[in-house]
Amino acid sequence: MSVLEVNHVSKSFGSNTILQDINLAFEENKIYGLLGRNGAGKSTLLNIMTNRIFPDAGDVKLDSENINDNDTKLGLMYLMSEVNLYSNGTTLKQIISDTELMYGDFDHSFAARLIDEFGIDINQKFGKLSTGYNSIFKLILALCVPVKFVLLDEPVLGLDANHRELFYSELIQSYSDNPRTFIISTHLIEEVANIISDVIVLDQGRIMLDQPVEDVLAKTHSVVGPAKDVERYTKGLNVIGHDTMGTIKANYVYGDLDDRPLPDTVQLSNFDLQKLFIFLTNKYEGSMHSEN
Ligand SMILES: Nc1ncnc2c1ncn2[C@@H]1O[C@H](COP(=O)(O)OP(=O)(O)OP(=O)(O)O)[C@@H](O)[C@H]1O
Repeated sequence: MSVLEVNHVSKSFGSNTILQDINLAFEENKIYGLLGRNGAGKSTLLNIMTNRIFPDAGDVKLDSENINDNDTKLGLMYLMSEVNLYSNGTTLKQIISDTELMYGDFDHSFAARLIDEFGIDINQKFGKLSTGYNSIFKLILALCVPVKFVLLDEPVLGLDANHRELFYSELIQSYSDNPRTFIISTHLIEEVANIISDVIVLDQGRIMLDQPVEDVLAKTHSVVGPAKDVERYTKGLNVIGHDTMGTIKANYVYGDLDDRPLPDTVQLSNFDLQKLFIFLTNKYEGSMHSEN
């Protein structure tokens, strides 16, 4: 089983420490969501993982081999990002041929379907693409190259709602036809919440969360009822956020509940990944702690 490992990676730009001793293991055939607030270091991490920039410390290994200048291993990974690697005057058709030369075995029939569905003219020049179509074209490349690890940095940047839906459904189809690992860095948490199997949250240079989504959601509890009862019930629990509606209060707890009795007046349910992310990365009342 292939594993892409990030071992003790640190990176600073000048005096700004962006990544501090990051350790991660990406397993085969999973879909990871890489989340973090603006400037958290997501792109920096993805660039380090694909040898586009170098860490100050630590290394990245694929199947126990360092990926640094290792063409065989790097050929098993593809990073789609905002950065344009192609010259503006090159036609899309030419870029597809060049990509095939580099990676081999490009999935032309899938590409043809995507090109048709998204309505792209591959005889046009790369530099003429709109922001959305620039992303769409790079996504088509990313979905059709024969790699084990597909890293998507803000994949739906500039895509309209219809195209985002189409992309997500093609991603799921492609994953089920040809399982491989996807690492998706995005701010559109609600849109990927049902697609990703695992969630990683990067915050202030460190990994705040790295777990299967199912396990994470099982630890989210919204406790709603009369403020006094809610306060009493959640005393000592890891309350990461709250809402108040008149005399009714909702306390949001992250972590396991103990067997304390639930008052009849209080209702328990789970809350979603986006809410969890907002609370965790907002540093609610300074009392937050993550549970890895
Ligand atoms: N080449 C560079 N030189 C100096 N600073 C950089 C460089 N690249 C990134 N940074 C800084 O590192 C920090 C992390 O940037 P990065 O792009 O990795 O974050 P991100 O999580 O992808 O952010 P966003 O969600 O806003 O795209 C930012 O403060 C950014 O300004």
